[in-house]
Amino acid sequence: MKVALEKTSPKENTDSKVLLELQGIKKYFPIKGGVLQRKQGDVKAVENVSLKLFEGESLGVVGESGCGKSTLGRAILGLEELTDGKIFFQGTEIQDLKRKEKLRFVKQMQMIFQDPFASLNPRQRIGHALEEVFTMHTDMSAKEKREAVISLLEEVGLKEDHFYKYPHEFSGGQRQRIGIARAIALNPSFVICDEAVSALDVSVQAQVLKLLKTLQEKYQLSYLFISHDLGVVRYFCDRVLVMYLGNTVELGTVKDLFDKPLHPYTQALLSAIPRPTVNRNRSRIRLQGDLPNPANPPSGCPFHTRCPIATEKCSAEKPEWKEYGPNHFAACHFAGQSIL
Ligand SMILES: Nc1ncnc2c1ncn2[C@@H]1O[C@H](COP(=O)(O)OP(=O)(O)OP(=O)(O)O)[C@@H](O)[C@H]1O
Repeated sequence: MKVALEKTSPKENTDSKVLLELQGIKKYFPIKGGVLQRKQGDVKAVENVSLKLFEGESLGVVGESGCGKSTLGRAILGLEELTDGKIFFQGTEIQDLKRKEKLRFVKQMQMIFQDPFASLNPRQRIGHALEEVFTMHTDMSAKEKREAVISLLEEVGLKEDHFYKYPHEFSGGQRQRIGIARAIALNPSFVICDEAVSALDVSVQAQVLKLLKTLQEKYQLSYLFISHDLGVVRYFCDRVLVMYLGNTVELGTVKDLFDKPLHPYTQALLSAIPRPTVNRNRSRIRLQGDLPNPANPPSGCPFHTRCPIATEKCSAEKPEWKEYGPNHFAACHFAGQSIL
């Protein structure tokens, strides 16, 4: 990342307002098999996630592919039915609300995907595609909708002319700007960015991240920033949540997590960042084996089968989620012990 983004100071639990709170979120996908398609088990994609997201903050969510990041994001937005747990948005428990009441909250929660064009009609002009958001959720006149779309395009660094273009006429960075325009159209307060810049070149990534930051400051947006790229998360986010096999294993400010990682899994992830500035004194730690099957997770600590410092205690007892420093949480019997 060449462009250093201006960082806001990490949000403190004490003086910031909670926008979103997750309590014990679980999402299991049933595994069916046999002639009768009977349930044979569950893929435990998200296992007991509890956290608070504050107004105006960016919370990064990191972990290997398959550790439950996207499922967590989809569950928050109601795109996946929860197996267990509660979601509070602006203090209201939202998952059991009736459709009409829920819509009020759903409009405030949006998502930006890695490929914003996957859901667009290649034969529809971009301006008309964006107008549909207003058609669905407002009673604006045709003129008002057109004006709103043009101002949205300008807000994300595009021009009025882009209204008439088709999806294939846009570059990767411009496409993501349109994805962002669509996400902010209804003035949300919370946006999930799911690998939103992963497919972009580094310089374009930096421009899109800068746009996201500008919009955040202007509209007090909160982001849940799902990414496999810890380097980007370090530049963009205030806090980071590390997930492993559906479990939260560490949560802390960017500074604490990168300078003093508590969990062996976090230490291993950090050691794999191929950037000299991040990895000053770290040698690369190779995790043994693949991610275990989330349908049959290990007993005790889910990471013990790949952890270089695991003992018998780790296979026998699930570690508690504990606060080890101000706003720095981890679930490890040997939190803070170096694996280097
Ligand atoms: N609809 C589904 N049905 C069954 N299993 C699913 C479904 N969606 C996700 N999973 C499983 O849940 C687990 C978590 O997947 P998820 O996509 O949330 O992980 P991820 O961390 O976002 O991975 P990636 O970075 O590759 O997107 C994986 O084992 C995945 O195969």
